[in-house]
Amino acid sequence: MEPVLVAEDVHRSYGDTTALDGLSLSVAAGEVFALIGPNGAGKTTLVRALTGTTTPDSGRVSALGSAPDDVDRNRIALLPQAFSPPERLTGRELLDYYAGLYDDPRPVDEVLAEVGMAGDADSWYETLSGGQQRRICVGTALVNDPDVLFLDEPTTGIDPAGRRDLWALIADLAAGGTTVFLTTHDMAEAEELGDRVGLLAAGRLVEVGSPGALVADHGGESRLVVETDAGADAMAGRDYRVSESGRGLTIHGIDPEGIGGAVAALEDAGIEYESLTWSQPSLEDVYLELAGDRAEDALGGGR
Ligand SMILES: Nc1ncnc2c1ncn2[C@@H]1O[C@H](COP(=O)(O)OP(=O)(O)OP(=O)(O)O)[C@@H](O)[C@H]1O
Repeated sequence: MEPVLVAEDVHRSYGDTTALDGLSLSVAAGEVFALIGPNGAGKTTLVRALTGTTTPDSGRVSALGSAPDDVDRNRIALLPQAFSPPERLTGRELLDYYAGLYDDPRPVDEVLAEVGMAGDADSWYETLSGGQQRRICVGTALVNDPDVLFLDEPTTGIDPAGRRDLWALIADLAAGGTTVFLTTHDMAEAEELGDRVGLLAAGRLVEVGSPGALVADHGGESRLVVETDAGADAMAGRDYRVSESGRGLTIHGIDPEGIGGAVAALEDAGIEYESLTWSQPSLEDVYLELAGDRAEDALGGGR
């Protein structure tokens, strides 16, 4: 069976700017595919190509077995990155409008409740906070109960509790068989939701895999971060790899069972510290490792 989403050797340029540079991927039915990558990597361009709002210069794209602009609109939904509905509509009116575009829409009240907006459904869009507006926008992508859902940075501006609610909602949709294609700068979001994560840089997929596999292959080692004024030379002659970092020292390659020994070594060396933080590698480490300086710029700029 053909995957739900397919891109084969897709190229797309805007003038001299190459947005997609020979990109290939496929997404299976019911999968959550999370696309990450620096600003300008080509993520939105790929979403646009897969939803038929831009046409590749070359290569092939398909969605649900058809050219993207031939797909029945009842079966597909897109939450764009930038979405500016009329401000003098209420959330309910906006969702009612969207519901009217489809043959068999879901009850609007149900969708409003799902995105946590039942209580503010009758406020004008312009009076809602940025995060509330984003929730309403997410709701517009749910009214047709799509088979394929594109979410371009869905949780930008949404508070941490709301973000977790939306994650649970997206996970539920996927568990019910919806295929989700998500772009995000939030590594925790990609790690939490993605069955597979694809890292896009300069229009090319640098790596694709499950979050766990990507972290195992590229995330580096567990480490102990020591908040201290001491320099790395204070640990000289001991059997630890130590580097200086912003907060003090980082001791590399420390597994959980090695924490006690490392702490004993710090104390034996007479190092005074404010705090100790042990951390495992995460998708953010993978991102920084694989996307390099461009990724660091993007993460720094996005915070
Ligand atoms: N309509 C357009 N006209 C000209 N250039 C464009 C257009 N759309 C995208 N680009 C360029 O194509 C490249 C890829 O842009 P795209 O929006 O796909 O990146 P992105 O990965 O979604 O970025 P971000 O994380 O900032 O949203 C960028 O260099 C961008 O400036």
